[in-house]
Amino acid sequence: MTTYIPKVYTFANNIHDISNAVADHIIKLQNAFFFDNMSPEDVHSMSREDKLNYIEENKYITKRKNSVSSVNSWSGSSLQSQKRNSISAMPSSNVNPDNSDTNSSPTNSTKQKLNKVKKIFKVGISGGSLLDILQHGLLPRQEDIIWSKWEIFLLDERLVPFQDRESNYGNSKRKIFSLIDTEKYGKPKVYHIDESLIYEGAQACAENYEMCLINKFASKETVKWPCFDLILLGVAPDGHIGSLFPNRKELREASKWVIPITDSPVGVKERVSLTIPVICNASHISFVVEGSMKQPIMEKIMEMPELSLPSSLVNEGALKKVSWFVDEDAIRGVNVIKRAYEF
Ligand SMILES: O=C1O[C@H](COP(=O)(O)O)[C@@H](O)[C@H](O)[C@H]1O
Repeated sequence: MTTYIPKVYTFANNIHDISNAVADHIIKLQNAFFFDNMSPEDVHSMSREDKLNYIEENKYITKRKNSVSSVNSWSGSSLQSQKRNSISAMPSSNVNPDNSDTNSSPTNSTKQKLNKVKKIFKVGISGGSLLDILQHGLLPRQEDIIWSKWEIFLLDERLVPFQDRESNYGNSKRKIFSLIDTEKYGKPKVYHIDESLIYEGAQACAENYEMCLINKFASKETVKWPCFDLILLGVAPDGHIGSLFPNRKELREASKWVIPITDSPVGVKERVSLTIPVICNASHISFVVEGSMKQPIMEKIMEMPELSLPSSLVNEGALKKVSWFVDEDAIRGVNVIKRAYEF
């Protein structure tokens, strides 16, 4: 059994119920992020314009300069500190100025410099069936979504042109981002691998995408791991998440944020993926799993954590930060406490 009783929300076998709940969950987290000292009822009663004004007036988080992110439930190795050093050594020209402004006035007590960092809701998404859930759930709820304050990062990618049906970014664009009414609801920034690098191989794509993440997350501080506000994940029938496959050395990666995969056991061979410690360091991690094909793997994840499947490593490594949204077919006969989702 898992060491912690996971939060497992279960749904009837139809895409609408689970999609609506996933969308509601995401919007609640968005609201808690931007309107942290307001009640959900107060947020609900605000017009879209009032919400945008409020966010504009409260658009900075103040962080201590050169502080190391302390939120990390992943027990890493000394390689992590080597990584930190390499990031902190980056020239400031590599820092995206769009996402951070410096306030160099010291506090009276500490004389430490403070950074003013723009409040942006940072979300990681995988590809696959999750994209259909997000399409069904999020597009009808756009009145409640402040897209212009979101940054969305593809969690993994297959090295194919974006127009290919195997491309996670291509599919996310076709199914979600190209369908947003941007005039009315604004536009999220979506980050993905650089398509022009795919013929140079997975290593080049991974290094380039990692730099993109460092620029967006490390800002002018030194951070051990990026801290996503939310990561949304599907789980494949073999238990892989993102492009992290069971029983592979990539699961032990304890330094890099993004890794290349050159010999994927299924589908497109060359891929890139965010790593397990990056996923575990997110503030919230939500898995979305549907269909009877996924029932055997759900049984293994919930009842046999010792198999150390990629999904189990996150479920066990991030504990209270994890939620599961699962339909009846996928969870049938699995020994878990099932919860009803409250809207
Ligand atoms: O290969 C991949 O598969 C997983 C799971 O996909 P699903 O369709 O079974 O939910 C997906 O999350 C990942 O992004 C993708 O590259």
